[in-house]
Amino acid sequence: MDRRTGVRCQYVTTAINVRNLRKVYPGQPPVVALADASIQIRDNEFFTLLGPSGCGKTTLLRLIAGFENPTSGSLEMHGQSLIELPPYKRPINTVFQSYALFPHLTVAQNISFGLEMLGKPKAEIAATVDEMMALVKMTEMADRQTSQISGGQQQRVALARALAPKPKVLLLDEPLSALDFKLRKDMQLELKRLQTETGITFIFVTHDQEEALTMSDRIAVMSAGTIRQIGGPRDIYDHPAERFVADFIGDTNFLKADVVSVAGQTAMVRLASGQTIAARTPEGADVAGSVTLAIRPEHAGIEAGSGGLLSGTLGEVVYFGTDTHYHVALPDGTAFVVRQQNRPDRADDLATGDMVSISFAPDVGQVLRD
Ligand SMILES: Nc1ncnc2c1ncn2[C@@H]1O[C@H](COP(=O)(O)OP(=O)(O)OP(=O)(O)O)[C@@H](O)[C@H]1O
Repeated sequence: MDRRTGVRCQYVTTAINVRNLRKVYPGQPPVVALADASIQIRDNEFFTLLGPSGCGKTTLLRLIAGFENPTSGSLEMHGQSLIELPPYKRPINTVFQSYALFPHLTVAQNISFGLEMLGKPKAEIAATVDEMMALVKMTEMADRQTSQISGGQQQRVALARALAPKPKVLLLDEPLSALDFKLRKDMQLELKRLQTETGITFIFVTHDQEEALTMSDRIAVMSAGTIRQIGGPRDIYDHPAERFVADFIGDTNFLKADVVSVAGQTAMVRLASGQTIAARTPEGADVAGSVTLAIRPEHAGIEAGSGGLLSGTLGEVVYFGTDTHYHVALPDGTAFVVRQQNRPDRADDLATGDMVSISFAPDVGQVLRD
């Protein structure tokens, strides 16, 4: 963003450039933890690596930090290769899940420790420690031992310690997973604030899709050592390119459809009901013949009768407080869920066994890549 004009800058610089990065751990058989992954992470970006356990998120983070050497591929920071640089020479710092604080040292001593190791002058260390404690709102606890503060406060100290040397990139490996739900929500906002205030590039690892959607500028969805899709939270959620992404992030209905025609990124597809609708296609994908369409449950509407795009028989109706989930069986046996937000003015007059009609806006369907 141009601070003067408020206009989003068109030309962004790449902070970390990962190209065809591969990591194979030796063993019988060897484990391909990362299979030729390519990502460009921009300056000042909150970038999240999201995926299920074992998909290679931590491996990619450890390669960027320098704790592991790649089997092949390149890894650059601002155009300079990082691969020959030992971890301590990279302008990169890491916040671990375990925090790794020194329990017998105070909050201030934990933050100053790394700066002392770097041989910074005393006055500069004191000023930075004060600045960091203010940034994470821990000034009043400066003299407490870290064994005597709460989990959330320890997390703040770990962040302050990692930010103190002013790295260009901060790596965060599931840093909120040890916190309870409420604290986790607070810290999500806090992390986002810290990233915005410091302007440091954050590379954040999580398997929690909601956490990724709420905090990130962009997300890379990973599976089995590969990057499946990269995009902004809305892009990934509204336009998943393939079944794995649609399934892993949020709830999705999958419908079989036949492609009638394609123009640019829009396809006309015929549903099993015989109705033809427009749907988005994934970038760069050739779509033809029989395809799978993803439609989010909250993007569909439901009413009694049989005049909509789809009709079927209403099965379970599940009340969730904020919304209600309607499970519909379509004539070909496909299950379709509609999620409606509950409102005092919306009558709850549908019952199990009713014939119902499902409708959705013409452009909410997303054709998935094979
Ligand atoms: N040192 C190692 N030696 C052998 N295999 C390893 C090693 N470290 C990781 N792996 C394997 O590499 C794959 C990727 O692991 P990685 O820790 O990167 O996944 P992850 O996505 O971070 O998982 P999690 O969310 O559970 O931390 C897994 O199959 C894992 O078992």
